[in-house]
Amino acid sequence: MTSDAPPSHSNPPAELGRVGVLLVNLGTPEGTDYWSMRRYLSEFLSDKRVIEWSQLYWQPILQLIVLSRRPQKVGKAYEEIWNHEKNESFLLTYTRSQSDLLGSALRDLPNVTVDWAMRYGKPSIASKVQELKDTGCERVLVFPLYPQYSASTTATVNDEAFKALLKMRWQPALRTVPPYHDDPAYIEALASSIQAKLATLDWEPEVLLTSFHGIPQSYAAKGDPYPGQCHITARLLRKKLGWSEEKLQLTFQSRFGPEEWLQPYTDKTVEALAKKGVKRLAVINPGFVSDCLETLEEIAGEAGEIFHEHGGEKFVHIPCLNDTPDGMRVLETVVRRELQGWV
Ligand SMILES: C=CC1=C(C)c2cc3[nH]c(cc4nc(cc5[nH]c(cc1n2)c(C)c5CCC(=O)O)C(CCC(=O)O)=C4C)c(C)c3C=C
Ligand SMILES: [Fe+2]
Ligand SMILES: [Fe+2]
Repeated sequence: MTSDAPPSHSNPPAELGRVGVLLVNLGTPEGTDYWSMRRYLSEFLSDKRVIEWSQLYWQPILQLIVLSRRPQKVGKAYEEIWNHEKNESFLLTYTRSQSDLLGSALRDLPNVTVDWAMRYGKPSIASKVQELKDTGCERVLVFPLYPQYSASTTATVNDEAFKALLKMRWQPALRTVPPYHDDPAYIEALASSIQAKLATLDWEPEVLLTSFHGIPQSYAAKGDPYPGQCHITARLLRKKLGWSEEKLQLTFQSRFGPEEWLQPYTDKTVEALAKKGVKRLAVINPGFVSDCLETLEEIAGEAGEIFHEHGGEKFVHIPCLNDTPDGMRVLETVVRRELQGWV
């Protein structure tokens, strides 16, 4: 049954009064071939929250230039980090697992249903909001899986969720999860994942880079709070670990296009540190809830190569919190807090 079904009072969902929790991550291509990559990148890079240029100017460049080559290049990179066992990206594998594990963790709240969606690609936010409504959820908590708020990530997820309501006669109530960049549970989980990883090594890093995805500087200048929230996360983590500013440094990665992005850049910093004589380096990506192309290929792969090419000796990438018990504790803490008054 859908919301377009005739008079709802004579045809109600099986069970009303339920609460939905919808985890939403960035997205994923369906495969690593040219057309799957092109479809995914075209949807992603047509989002006006991501590329803020005039569409009249941007669409011809995107469709005729960017999407003629980038799908092959990025497809090859995805191929290297693809979850071949499940024939899907790890971002998808982890997001589904987080949803399943959160559902189990919230067993004491029997009227809560946990599900997941992607902002780009499938399953879409609209299809999941509709599905939750159809199974009796009168309230839905939308959780954009980004600890730090940016218009290019959090806001576009929220836009899409509210857009899904536009076509519904009987809308569920919608709440969105705010950023949790300074939540003690998040900072503790990051610190303990660092300590656990370092305990497996027979060496100690001289420097730990906290590498966040960047945004163009112009977005920050227009008021995006993202860089400030990244700095708060790094500062709290430094405090929690008792490390100096020299030992725990903040950088920004994943530049795209010709503009200036937030600095310092991760790749340039890795190179400069190696050239300065730093021999042992660790990198963590606190802004990514799950490992993905940007962490596995750009950091674990490329940044490690840059470090070694310029004289570095030991390099380690500390995995994202993913679906680990530490990571799940963070998601559960945030969700229980944001569900208050609803359960
Ligand atoms: C102007 C372009 C981009 C902005 C702004 C941007 C912000 C942003 N992105 C993430 C998280 C992720 N981005 C990922 C991939 C990715 N990002 C961009 C561009 C912008 N991102 C592109 C073009 C791509 C695709 C890869 C490529 O073509 O280089 C991913 C990985 C997705 C995956 O499937 O693995 C994530 C996650 C954040 C957090 C952010 C702003 C704060
Ligand atoms: Fe991105
Ligand atoms: Fe990248």
